Amino acid sequence: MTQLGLFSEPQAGPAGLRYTDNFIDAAVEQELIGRIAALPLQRFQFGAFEGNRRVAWFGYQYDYSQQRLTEAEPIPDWVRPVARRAEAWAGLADGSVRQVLCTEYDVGVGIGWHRDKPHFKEILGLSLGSPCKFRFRRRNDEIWQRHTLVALPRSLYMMEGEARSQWEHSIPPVEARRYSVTFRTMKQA
Ligand SMILES: O=C(O)CCC(=O)C(=O)O
Ligand SMILES: [Fe+2]
Repeated sequence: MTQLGLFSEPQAGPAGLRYTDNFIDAAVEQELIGRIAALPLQRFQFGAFEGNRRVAWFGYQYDYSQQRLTEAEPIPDWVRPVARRAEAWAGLADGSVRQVLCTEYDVGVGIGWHRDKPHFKEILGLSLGSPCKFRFRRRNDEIWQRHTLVALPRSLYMMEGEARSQWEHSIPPVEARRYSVTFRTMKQA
């Protein structure tokens, strides 16, 4: 491939990625941040490794040592209204969100390249506190296709289809503390 060909690749984002700004207002954002900060957050554990982000799981938890889903505390009442609103925005049935992950990224913390576990189906994410670069990549023959979504605080994204199954995503270290609430549906009932 010529250099020109390389640089003229279309920069279209992943199919199946949706995004909206101002999904919640600033008052709801502050309330959610307060609730998450008050949780007994734990450093993310994957196998022998610990990530620097701190998390709390509800509904289901993926156990990296057992490599399977285990039941977690039920989804708290304060998350339910926003989970219902996210389902409605996504065109999903009420109650389809079965797992909620609350995450805190302190300054300098991010998340490496990954795809979410195959047990889950649609992934929705609410951003709180500060913006992040939500990066996507996919290897297409010899070249990496890349896309960056700037996820603003109070925004919601959804990954389904190729964005979910083919593209990996990551977040480089954040410049100010960020929180997120990730809503996941299940592949099987
Ligand atoms: O913080 C986010 O918005 C996404 C985090 C993420 O990709 C994950 O927990 O799988
Ligand atoms: Fe993810």
